[in-house]
Amino acid sequence: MILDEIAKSAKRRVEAEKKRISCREMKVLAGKKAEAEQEGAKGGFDFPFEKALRGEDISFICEVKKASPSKGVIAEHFPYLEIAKEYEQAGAAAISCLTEPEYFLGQDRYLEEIAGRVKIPVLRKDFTVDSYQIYEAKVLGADAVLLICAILSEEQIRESIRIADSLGLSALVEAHDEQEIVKALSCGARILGVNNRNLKDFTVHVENSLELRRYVPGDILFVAESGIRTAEDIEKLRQGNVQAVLIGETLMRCRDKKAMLEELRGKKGFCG
Ligand SMILES: O=C(O)c1ccccc1NCC(=O)[C@H](O)[C@H](O)COP(=O)(O)O
Repeated sequence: MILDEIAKSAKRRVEAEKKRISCREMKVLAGKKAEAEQEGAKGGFDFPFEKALRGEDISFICEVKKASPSKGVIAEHFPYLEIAKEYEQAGAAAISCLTEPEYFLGQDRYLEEIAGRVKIPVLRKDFTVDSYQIYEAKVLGADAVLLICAILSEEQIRESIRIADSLGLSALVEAHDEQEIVKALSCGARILGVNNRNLKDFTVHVENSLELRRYVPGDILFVAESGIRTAEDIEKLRQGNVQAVLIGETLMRCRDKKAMLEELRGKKGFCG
């Protein structure tokens, strides 16, 4: 399956990165950044990503993504900083930034620059296969990391959440079915994402989130991911008690992202 290929590639990438900056060094850098933040916040972490998703209405996590395995290149022209600023100005709760280079043509520097430029929290959208990437996410300026149940053991998810917590990072734990939801919850996930994309054949069904919503308790933040295109999709998810949506392609293909977001929210808009 494509996910296994991407995970293998992520492992190779991490091993190469460790030769550039050792694991010990990365931990120290992340620890220093977390300490400075804790001091600023007078003791505890704020967990801005989680906070941002607890809005009154459904929250939007807007994705900055150049390409994907299912769609190839989505945005030839890719002014990632402008896109992130536009999302922020349009009222996005958070930004998801792809850093995976081989299949999504992402870059760590996209995340680093975006996090330095916007005030809303930023999710590092990558394929976490090693705790090194969590420390690295902190150093790059992320507020959250992605943990995919299909490529991690329970032990790895638990340990990853523990590390993220210790750094003031939130963890979006992604599941595709009921079994993975049980796994995520038993590991202590506080934010659960259901991906609507079937990674065997790349089909997307927004209903997947709605069908699986009942397996997730109300105090856990529920995020519907992938394939969300219309205001009707959003309304269904809103009625289904989904707290947040993660949207990539629909926004990336739209010239006027602000208008598209208004349209999706159910306000008037026009996608140019
Ligand atoms: O998008 C893919 O082709 C893909 C393939 C394999 C693993 C993950 C994949 N997508 C990552 C995502 O989860 C999406 O970027 C995200 O949910 C946004 O989806 P969309 O709104 O459909 O662009």
